[in-house]
Amino acid sequence: MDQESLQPVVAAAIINTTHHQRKLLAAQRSYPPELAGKYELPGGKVEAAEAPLAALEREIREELNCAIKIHRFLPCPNSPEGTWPILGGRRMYVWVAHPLSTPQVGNSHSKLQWVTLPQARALPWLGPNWPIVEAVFNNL
Ligand SMILES: Nc1nc2c([nH]c(=O)n2[C@H]2C[C@H](O)[C@@H](COP(=O)(O)OP(=O)(O)OP(=O)(O)O)O2)c(=O)[nH]1
Repeated sequence: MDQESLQPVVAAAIINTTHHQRKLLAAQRSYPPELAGKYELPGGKVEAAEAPLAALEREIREELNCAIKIHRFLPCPNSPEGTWPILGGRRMYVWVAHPLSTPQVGNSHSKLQWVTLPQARALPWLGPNWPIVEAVFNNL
């Protein structure tokens, strides 16, 4: 495994509190082909020498052209660092956040959807994501 592939991933569970029911932003990946169509939490890989939260703010600006206000860290239970196991043997830091402007579809995604828990349940998430999404709703 090379150094780049060991870089952790950061992601935001962006919650819209203006609706009567709280909704989570589910983002449909547009690439690579094997992941296209699957839903994820927006985010990406931390760059070398970059702080995780700085990486998250950069990724959200790049992918959604919006800013977020971090609400809290969502730790994975049973993980010393609180990181969630994801694809490719990587680990992912997840923060619950609120949008400061409207997220826009960019190159990384083909669709953005605000979803309730039942709506989230019906989406094809990336393989390891469902426990994370469930934890988001359980901790709202
Ligand atoms: N962003 C994100 N990535 C996830 C999630 N779940 C999951 O398994 N992954 C995996 C998919 C990818 O293999 C990896 C993140 O890669 P990425 O393609 O989003 O990273 P990046 O924006 O830095 O992209 P790139 O420049 O390397 O293409 O983590 C998730 O909820 N959000």
